[in-house]
Amino acid sequence: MRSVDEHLADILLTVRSLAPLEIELEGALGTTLAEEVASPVSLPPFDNSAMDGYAVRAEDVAAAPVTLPVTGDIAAGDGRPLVVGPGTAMRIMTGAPMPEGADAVIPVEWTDGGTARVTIERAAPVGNAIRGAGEDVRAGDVVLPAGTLIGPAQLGVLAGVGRRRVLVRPRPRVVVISTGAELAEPGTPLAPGQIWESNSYTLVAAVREAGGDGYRAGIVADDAASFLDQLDAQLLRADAVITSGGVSMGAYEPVKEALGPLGTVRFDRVAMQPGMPQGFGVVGEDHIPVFALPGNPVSSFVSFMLFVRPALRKMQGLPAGPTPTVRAVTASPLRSPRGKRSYLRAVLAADGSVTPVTRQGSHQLAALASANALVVVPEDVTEVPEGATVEVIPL
Ligand SMILES: Nc1nc2c(c(=O)[nH]1)N[C@H]1C(S)=C(S)[C@@H](COP(=O)(O)OP(=O)(O)OC[C@H]3O[C@@H](n4cnc5c(N)ncnc54)[C@H](O)[C@@H]3O)O[C@H]1N2
Ligand code: MOO
Repeated sequence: MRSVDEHLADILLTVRSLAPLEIELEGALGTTLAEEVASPVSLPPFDNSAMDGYAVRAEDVAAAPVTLPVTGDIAAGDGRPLVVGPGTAMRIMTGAPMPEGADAVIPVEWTDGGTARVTIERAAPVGNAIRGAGEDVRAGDVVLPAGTLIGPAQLGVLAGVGRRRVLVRPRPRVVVISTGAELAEPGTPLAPGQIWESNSYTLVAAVREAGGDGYRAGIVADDAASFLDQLDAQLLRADAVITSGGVSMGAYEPVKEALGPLGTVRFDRVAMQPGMPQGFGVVGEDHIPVFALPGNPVSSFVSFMLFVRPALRKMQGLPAGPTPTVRAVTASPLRSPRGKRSYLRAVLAADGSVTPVTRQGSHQLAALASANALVVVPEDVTEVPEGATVEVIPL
């Protein structure tokens, strides 16, 4: 049997980062920057007021209370070249450019709010409530390095430095194909021997959480030819394909039967529980990665977390390695088979304790849904006492 680490290493060696692409800012959320972005101008580009109030010369209000004539208003966006002369004030709004001569802003709350004349109750130091040009960014500064994952704040700064388009690695498009003659679409009646298909919903959602765009390609019955037809049709729109089911030792294993002979997808037994039968390789002219995951619902999800998630990160140009773990302390004893790395479904509490859920079967989807973590038990450990420190993958 292969180890989990060997299988992941092989996947990460095979999978490549997606080619960079220039896109509109609107579509950039969740993509990874493929260029370094510098600001063409300083931000703020000019000295401006941080408050609604009065632009003054600080020396004129040093002996507050004082009353000064108000020579005009400056709104945000006012581009006129304005000057505050000695012994005068101008009303100014937040974001408006500072007029020449003024070196402080008095917030309106410190005044009587006058429009022709204003009485100022408090003195203020030079620079009061002024946001200096370049305080945030100086012209030419890099605001985002290549490799940054673009979230809401990063989108904001791209717009803030005037970008309309950016060079990114796109979100990977991942097609999910479920195989099994027993599978019925949820929302349709179950015939005898059938179950409702669930893996594709879990996997598409997991793809999205991992930063990709997942598509359900529906159900393929247990027949290698229709599986290959469906795969061919889907390759056009896929950066990666995930299949579930059809990879173990049964008489009807369409994924293994269809992909095995290609020679580019290998099927292995990986020393883990759940998720032992695994297939991985590339298909088609473009060498699209295919993850052939086991059909048991818990097995396919755990396999996703361990193998597909790191691969999607690599495709996005993000640092990729084993799925991160945190430490926790067991609230009850655990058991694990010798020679396999176990991923026990568990509840991780805020106090750092972790309790396995009672049902650990790889078909027990409801038990998985009641868990929020996987406790990792190493290959050589068969029993873990209560109170032991363990590694946990938060879900
Ligand atoms: N003789 C052996 N039998 C099995 C072995 C083995 O080593 N020798 N391995 C077992 C393990 S471990 C796993 S895991 C499963 C993997 O089987 P397959 O990947 O071939 O999956 P299927 O047989 O198609 O399905 C397994 C199970 O999961 C249900 N299933 C499948 N797809 C879905 C879906 N999309 N939504 C919901 N449920 C699904 C399916 O009905 C089966 O109950 O093989 C063991 N057998
Ligand atoms: O290895 Mo299987 O995934 O236990 O059910």
